[in-house]
Amino acid sequence: MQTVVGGLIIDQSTVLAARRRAGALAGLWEFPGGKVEPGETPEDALRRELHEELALEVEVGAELSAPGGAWPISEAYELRLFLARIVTGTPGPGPDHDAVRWLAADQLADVEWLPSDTQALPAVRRLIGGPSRPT
Ligand SMILES: Nc1nc2c([nH]c(=O)n2[C@H]2C[C@H](O)[C@@H](COP(=O)(O)OP(=O)(O)OP(=O)(O)O)O2)c(=O)[nH]1
Repeated sequence: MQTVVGGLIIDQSTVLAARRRAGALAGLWEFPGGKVEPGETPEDALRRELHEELALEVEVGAELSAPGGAWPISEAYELRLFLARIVTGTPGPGPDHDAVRWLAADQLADVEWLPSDTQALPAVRRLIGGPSRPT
């Protein structure tokens, strides 16, 4: 099973989504990242991918785990999502993405996500929407 890692980059209760520029999945939205290469930790891979794709320097934080550990993509791939805090850079279109958007909890359904990512959206919504508190 190969791991794909995606970054949850959160700013003011919004999360960054990026639209794939090319290939079979062009036009669909994802959490930017990519495949973990041999010898890398998922955290290493996420730092590398976010630098290559979005020219960001990030600090990788906690994982948003799926109920079974990782979010399934296919028989060969699984998705792991980690919080990432921008240290340097401003996300924008780049080699792999033709658009980026900051989405609030109630805007997550406004874009068409990669199928695997839709499984994670309720957890992401809870993360950025915050817990409901008694007033
Ligand atoms: N980056 C990313 N890929 C995802 C997500 N959800 C999801 O199903 N995938 C799939 C799409 C691709 O089939 C695979 C990751 O491929 P990729 O093209 O981003 O990986 P990469 O940057 O390492 O690309 P490459 O060098 O293999 O071309 O995982 C997601 O949220 N982010």
